[in-house]
Amino acid sequence: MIEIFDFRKGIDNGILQKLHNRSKLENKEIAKKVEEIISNVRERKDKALFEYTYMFDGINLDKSTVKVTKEEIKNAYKEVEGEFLKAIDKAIKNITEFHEKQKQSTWMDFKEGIVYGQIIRPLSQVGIYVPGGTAAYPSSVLMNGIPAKVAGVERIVMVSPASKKGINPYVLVAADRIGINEIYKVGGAQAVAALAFGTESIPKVDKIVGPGNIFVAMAKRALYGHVDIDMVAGPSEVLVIADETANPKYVAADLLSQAEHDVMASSILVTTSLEVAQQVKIEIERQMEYLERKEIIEKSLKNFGAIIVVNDLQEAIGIANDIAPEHLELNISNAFEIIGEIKNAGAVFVGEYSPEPLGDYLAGPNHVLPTSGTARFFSPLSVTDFIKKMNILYYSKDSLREVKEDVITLANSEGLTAHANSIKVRF
Ligand SMILES: NC(=O)c1ccc[n+]([C@@H]2O[C@H](COP(=O)([O-])OP(=O)(O)OC[C@H]3O[C@@H](n4cnc5c(N)ncnc54)[C@H](O)[C@@H]3O)[C@@H](O)[C@H]2O)c1
Ligand SMILES: N[C@H](CO)Cc1c[nH]c[nH+]1
Ligand SMILES: [Zn+2]
Repeated sequence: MIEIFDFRKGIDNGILQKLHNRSKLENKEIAKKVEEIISNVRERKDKALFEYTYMFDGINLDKSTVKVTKEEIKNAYKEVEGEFLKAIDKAIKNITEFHEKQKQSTWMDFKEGIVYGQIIRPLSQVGIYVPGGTAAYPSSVLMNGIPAKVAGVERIVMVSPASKKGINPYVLVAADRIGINEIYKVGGAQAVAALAFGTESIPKVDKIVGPGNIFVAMAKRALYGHVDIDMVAGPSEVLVIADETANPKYVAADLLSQAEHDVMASSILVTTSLEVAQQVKIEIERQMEYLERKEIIEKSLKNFGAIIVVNDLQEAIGIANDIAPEHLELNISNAFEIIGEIKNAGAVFVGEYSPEPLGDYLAGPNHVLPTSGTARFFSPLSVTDFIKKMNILYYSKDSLREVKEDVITLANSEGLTAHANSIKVRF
């Protein structure tokens, strides 16, 4: 069960260390396994991919069944409710609106005899990972797929683990709603490796994006360089900062919402109020009893959950910036006043009516966010992940003449006389 650590009596480095160690993704056993999976898929392609799929997901695939068919998508519609379609269409609208704002335009500047600028191009083919091990994530289809569509990516290759019944129907319908129709029934490190190297049935892509469990996150990190990746988006995290005005019922519910994702998820409360800390603990124990994924929650809270009591808000902000959580909730009376001090978080949720799950599904901002302390340098998934820029340059003869001596001087300073010569020969 989740424990209370009273830092007012002295900082407990043990718990901070434990939270940091989880962050470093340094589980050697898993790293070894992931490496083995990657090299096997690289060498033996489909054969290894299908063997691992059988081993981890319990399904027998071959070249003729690995890809989702039009018929399977049609059948998926029969299994989802009208309510789901309504909700998902609303989410699509909000997420699209949010991501349209991120579009970047080609720009050119014209001076006398000179043109320069940057041309924006979408990536040609990307792989999107939609998790599906212990839960189905139609919302992650939207969060991965919509920014790619907005950017104009030509070929979106989606992978997601399936069960014997195929890929979850909500996931298939979500994909169809946003026009993704190349879908493969594979998941885990083996699917990521297949996208990075290509197999007989899975196309090689230029970039792999999307969230997943520790196997997926570590595979993406290991394959960076063979292929581009968006970020390390592993097991979910939430850190709530709460003061004495926070409602313990809400805080507990939000901590539980992320703990249910994975036994490796992390839910942390940092509060200036011992009473709130104690009430939240009681609420967690009470609410947990009614939740379907109680077993996962228990493990996650025991392994990587913590309630930390601090002297003041400054200390709380310091801990949050140090942990750099995927999600940061500010359940405090003056949240907007301290926002300038928040440096590291994937996404910040302000006030008690902006709970994290609102962002998971419907509000519009992307829920594919950096985890494991990487919010120190990674950003949320966005349209920018799906574009690249090309510089463009034009000089007239007169403009080149004007700067020729400077270019020659700089080339000579590097001892690169062929570079200098490329200018000289023109005059
Ligand atoms: N950071 C984000 O933006 C974000 C968003 C959504 C979900 N998530 C996270 O995505 C994850 C989803 O996890 P999931 O497990 O439900 O689905 P998943 O698709 O990420 O992983 C399932 C796959 O993991 C592999 N696997 C499982 N056990 C294995 C083992 N012992 N050895 C080798 N491979 C193994 C299997 O191949 C399986 O297909 C959760 O951790 C959740 O917190 C993160
Ligand atoms: N909280 C997850 C990101 O860590 C995203 C998600 C999808 N569905 C529910 N939650
Ligand atoms: Zn969530």
